[in-house]
Amino acid sequence: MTKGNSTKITDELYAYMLAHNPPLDAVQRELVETTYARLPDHAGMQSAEEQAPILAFLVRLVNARHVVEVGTFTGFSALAMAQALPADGKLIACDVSEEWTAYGKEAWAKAGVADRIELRIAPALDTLRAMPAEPHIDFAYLDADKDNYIAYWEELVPRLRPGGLIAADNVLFHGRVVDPGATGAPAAIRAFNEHVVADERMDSVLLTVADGLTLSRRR
Ligand SMILES: C[S@@+](CC[C@H](N)C(=O)[O-])C[C@H]1O[C@@H](n2cnc3c(N)ncnc32)[C@H](O)[C@@H]1O
Repeated sequence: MTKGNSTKITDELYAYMLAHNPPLDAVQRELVETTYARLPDHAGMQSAEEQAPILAFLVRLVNARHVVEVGTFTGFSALAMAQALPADGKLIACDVSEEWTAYGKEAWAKAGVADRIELRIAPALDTLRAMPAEPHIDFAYLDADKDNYIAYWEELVPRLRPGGLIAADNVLFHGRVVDPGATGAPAAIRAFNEHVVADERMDSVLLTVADGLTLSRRR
């Protein structure tokens, strides 16, 4: 199959792209470095560097005041989104790990955005189901356990206001999404991607950003 005009991203082009995006600020950079230094076995879960300015851009694009993050880890993506919110904006950050999110709490305080972030330590499905049922969410970032992506989607979509966005990470799952014999997380992502394209409540595009990022807008 032809790739048309798509450009293969070499290491040099990747560095060029980063150099032509807004740079990470000092708190973001320190959080990335601390995560890699203190949690080397888990740091690969952190959203890619280029996703921070993309998430911030999207939060501003939709004038978000109510943001939900499903999967916070050490708080890098939450930090970028919270910094893009207005002072009275709120980000509800869902995770199950007190240990990992403690790094985030420290960084959020340093960046002066701790008052915009409400951390909910509980299975994210419980947190989402406890939220008001009416459409009120402007932007949601989906980046937790892949087996539950469809369940998270089904809780988020009815709560999104018209024009609100969901960004879903890892939709290429390190390239394993094209393996029809895949099991586990890549199989869950395959099912999620099918679910998304069939959902007539949303307009969706799958972008080859980082590990694959789907953007979906509520009709
Ligand atoms: C890929 S990491 C999130 C990375 C984060 N967005 C960032 O940019 O640093 C996935 C996170 O999902 C959390 N997680 C896994 N299962 C969960 C569940 N059932 N409910 C809430 N969080 C969960 C994990 O603890 C982990 O911190």
